[in-house]
Amino acid sequence: MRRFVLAADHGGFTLKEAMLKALRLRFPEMEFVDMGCQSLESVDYPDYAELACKEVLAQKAEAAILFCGTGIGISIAANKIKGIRCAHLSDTYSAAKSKEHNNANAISLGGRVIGEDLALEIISAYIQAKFQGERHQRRINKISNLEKLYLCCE
Ligand SMILES: O=C(CO)[C@H](O)[C@H](O)[C@H](O)COP(=O)(O)O
Repeated sequence: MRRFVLAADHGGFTLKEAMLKALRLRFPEMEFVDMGCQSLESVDYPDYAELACKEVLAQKAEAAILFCGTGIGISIAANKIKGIRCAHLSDTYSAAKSKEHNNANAISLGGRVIGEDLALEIISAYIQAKFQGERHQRRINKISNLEKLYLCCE
């Protein structure tokens, strides 16, 4: 079964809740797991980026679907985690390409920016797209090299 994890800070909480419901209805054959947060109380988006992305790195989930106020902060945080390629999305074309070309294993959306209907279409476009490999794999290999050169510590 395909399994996705959803996580948000307070700025993305309402959209995350709506997407959990809508995705479970639209894709009953897939699993959507809620990694928090659980209220509108102020929290810090890097904590939720880490929680969700760890599931992806451990291969317990295919991808992380992340939300904060703009989608930017949680995307920046996710992209600091070695092995995560997070696409900050606001349209369906880019959503499909983020999988087809970049093989993104995380996506982020802005809960204070995007309405529920568009968010559902963006996430659906991402979920339904397939990585195209070939020249795109070569470029992803180069991203991995950049991680080794610049993201890795010591
Ligand atoms: O990090 C962000 C911006 O890139 C997110 O939108 C956060 O949700 C936002 O910064 C939280 O702001 P708040 O004033 O603490 O609600």
